[in-house]
Amino acid sequence: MTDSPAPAAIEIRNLTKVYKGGKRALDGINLSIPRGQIYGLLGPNGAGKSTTINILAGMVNKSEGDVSIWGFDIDAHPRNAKNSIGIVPQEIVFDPFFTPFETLENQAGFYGVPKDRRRTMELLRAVHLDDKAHAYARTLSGGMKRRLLVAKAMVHSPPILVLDEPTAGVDVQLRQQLWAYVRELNALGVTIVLTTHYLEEAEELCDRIGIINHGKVITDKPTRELLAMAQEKVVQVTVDRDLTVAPDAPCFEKVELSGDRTLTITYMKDRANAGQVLSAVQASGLAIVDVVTRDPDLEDVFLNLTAAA
Ligand SMILES: Nc1ncnc2c1ncn2[C@@H]1O[C@H](COP(=O)(O)OP(=O)(O)OP(=O)(O)O)[C@@H](O)[C@H]1O
Repeated sequence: MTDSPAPAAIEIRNLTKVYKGGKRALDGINLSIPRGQIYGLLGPNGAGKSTTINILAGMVNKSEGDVSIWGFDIDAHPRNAKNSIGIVPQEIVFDPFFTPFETLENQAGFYGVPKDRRRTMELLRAVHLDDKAHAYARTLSGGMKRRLLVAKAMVHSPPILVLDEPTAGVDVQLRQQLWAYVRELNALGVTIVLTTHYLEEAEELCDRIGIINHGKVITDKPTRELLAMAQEKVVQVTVDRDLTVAPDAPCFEKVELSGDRTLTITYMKDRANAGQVLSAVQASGLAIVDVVTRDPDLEDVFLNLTAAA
């Protein structure tokens, strides 16, 4: 007997959103976000990321399409769908007169979590706010407020946590702390979806990445595959003598003199390899003293894909 596979954490089919006034923010989005992963949703400003997340959060009504959260259709089973997801919004919104402890207790009440199943102090400890449990929220720093938002999204122990640009404007140290906590949650089995403008962050953290541009999905792939899509490779070659002009060769896409003795050569990896590039340098009569290569990163992929779309 074979079990049917568990449904995706989030399944989005032909999702369309036209705002009042006619702006088509989403134009037929299809995405299947697997359970247990850290999934990155990327895209330039105005691409439609927040609209997608706000539809998942039940804060924006879709115009067309189907969305299921943890197997629950958001139209047919809105309550189960809502209970399966925790959302950390982009904007920091709190009642400034409640303490972090009260903020989490109120939220747990809102979700109907019985008193004996609440994890208020455990959550505050997890986001390093236990010593601020009874301070007014308005006395917390920006970073502390953001951590409180993460705890608030987790009060009902949802299997999916969505973070909308959680590290925008957050300093490097706090970003590291937040990601450490996100990784911990993921290790405990929570599916994480995040939007970010920091490609490095997505590259380091995410198992899979979807890129949206102009309301359409332009790619949705494992991070590894996405990185392999970058075609441009760059090699920096130091030679044995000063140069005034850079040599050229058919396998070079671009060549620049980036120092008296250093050449920065770009080649397309589907048309040439590093060996050919180095042979071409030697064939121009130069001896190679040092070679540094740089792997393409997500920035390259992102720029190539969004430029082509
Ligand atoms: N309430 C609204 N009414 C009309 N248009 C809207 C509304 N909200 C967003 N839009 C428009 O829809 C498009 C998508 O916006 P959205 O906020 O989803 O993009 P985003 O990818 O999240 O961008 P950012 O990275 O800047 O947050 C944009 O053109 C935006 O101006």
